[in-house]
Amino acid sequence: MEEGRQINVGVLGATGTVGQRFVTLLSAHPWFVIHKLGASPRSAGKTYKEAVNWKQATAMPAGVKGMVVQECKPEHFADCAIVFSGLDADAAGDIETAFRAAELAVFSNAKNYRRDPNVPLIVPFVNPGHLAIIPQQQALHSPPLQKGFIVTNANCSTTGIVIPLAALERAFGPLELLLVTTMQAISGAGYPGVSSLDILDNIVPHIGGEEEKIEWETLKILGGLTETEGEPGRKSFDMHARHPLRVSAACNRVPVIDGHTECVSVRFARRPPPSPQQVREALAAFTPDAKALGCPSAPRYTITVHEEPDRPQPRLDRGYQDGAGVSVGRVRQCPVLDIKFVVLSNNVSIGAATSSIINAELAVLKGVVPA
Ligand SMILES: NC(=O)C1=CN([C@@H]2O[C@H](COP(=O)(O)OP(=O)(O)OC[C@H]3O[C@@H](n4cnc5c(N)ncnc54)[C@H](OP(=O)(O)O)[C@@H]3O)[C@@H](O)[C@H]2O)C=CC1
Ligand SMILES: N[C@@H](CC(=O)OP(=O)(O)O)C(=O)O
Repeated sequence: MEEGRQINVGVLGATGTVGQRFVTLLSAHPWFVIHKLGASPRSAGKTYKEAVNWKQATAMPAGVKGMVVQECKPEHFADCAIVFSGLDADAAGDIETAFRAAELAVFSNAKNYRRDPNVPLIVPFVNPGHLAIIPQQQALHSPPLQKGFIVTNANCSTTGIVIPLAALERAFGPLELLLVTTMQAISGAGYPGVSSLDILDNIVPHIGGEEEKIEWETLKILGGLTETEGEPGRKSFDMHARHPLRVSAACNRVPVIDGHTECVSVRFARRPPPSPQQVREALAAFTPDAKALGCPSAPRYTITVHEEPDRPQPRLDRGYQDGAGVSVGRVRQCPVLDIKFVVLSNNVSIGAATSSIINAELAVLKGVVPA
């Protein structure tokens, strides 16, 4: 990336919970410049300040207040090199397809294309190598695309756990079994989300579709790309080579505003398994490619390991490094599997907007998006 170079970007769903986080982060980004904002026809034509119900703890960036919100149509975003999507899943499918077909690079938070075998599902600290499937996605499009593609990031609870899981696999080899119980923040359901009468003084032991997403996405992310026989002169990949890990997830909505807490137990394939101290050291030492390559939004510490017996806690730890890393604590022996621990991740930051932004930074640094 050339020194001082600026890249025009758009944000779809800019008025939503994730969209506002995008706007906040991108307004201070060293490379990306917010050029266009999009939302539903209800918001289109208004200034951003008029359209948005601003719910961030920091002030609305001055540069976006007067920007006119566009309908999410590719022609309004033609001069953006990258488009970030925080669209509601009901709208994201058709809109993101249209943007890709119009040769735009789309980095999406929505679930719609995560299972598409030609769309990479990327957690930036875990599997940036899956960007290699993009030429195949473009070639399979009719007509073939030169610049347009979709990259998705994962479900927020999945993102929180796959980061420490990847660190453990890198240090100790494959995992065999995973049990995870989540305590998910209200903001995960968008705004206004869960009604106060449902969530105050309460826990809701069901989040529609969430357990299936964690159980499925974890395998695609931790699984490898297999190079297959393709047309001469072009690499082909098979993304069906999913990880053999067996996963069971149990998801709960709890009265916390931001920050998903997850209790994780794992069994390693290799015997004997690592000790809790070896696990702590491996987690703290984990250095992903995004850091080594110099992604500006990668946090200094990818995984912060707490020694205190009562951490991590959402209220205390979700803001550390602007929510760009994950916190792990209570690493201990599991009498049923091998090791258990607690993970806290900020669902709107590394669980959503921050991941998309680092994915786009990786794509720029790897030359997938021209700088
Ligand atoms: N919240 C979280 O922690 C996470 C969310 N996600 C995913 O990110 C996406 C956004 O979530 P979130 O921000 O919580 O949702 P919100 O409901 O807060 O925001 C949805 C956004 O989509 C826009 N929108 C709705 N309908 C249309 C339409 N027909 N055409 C164009 N734009 C439309 C809204 O615009 P308007 O204001 O005009 O209605 C708004 O900007 C979802 O797909 C969600 O599943 C992923 C990970 C974590
Ligand atoms: N379902 C998550 C947030 C979310 O929107 O997830 P997904 O992008 O996988 O639909 C939560 O409620 O906390």
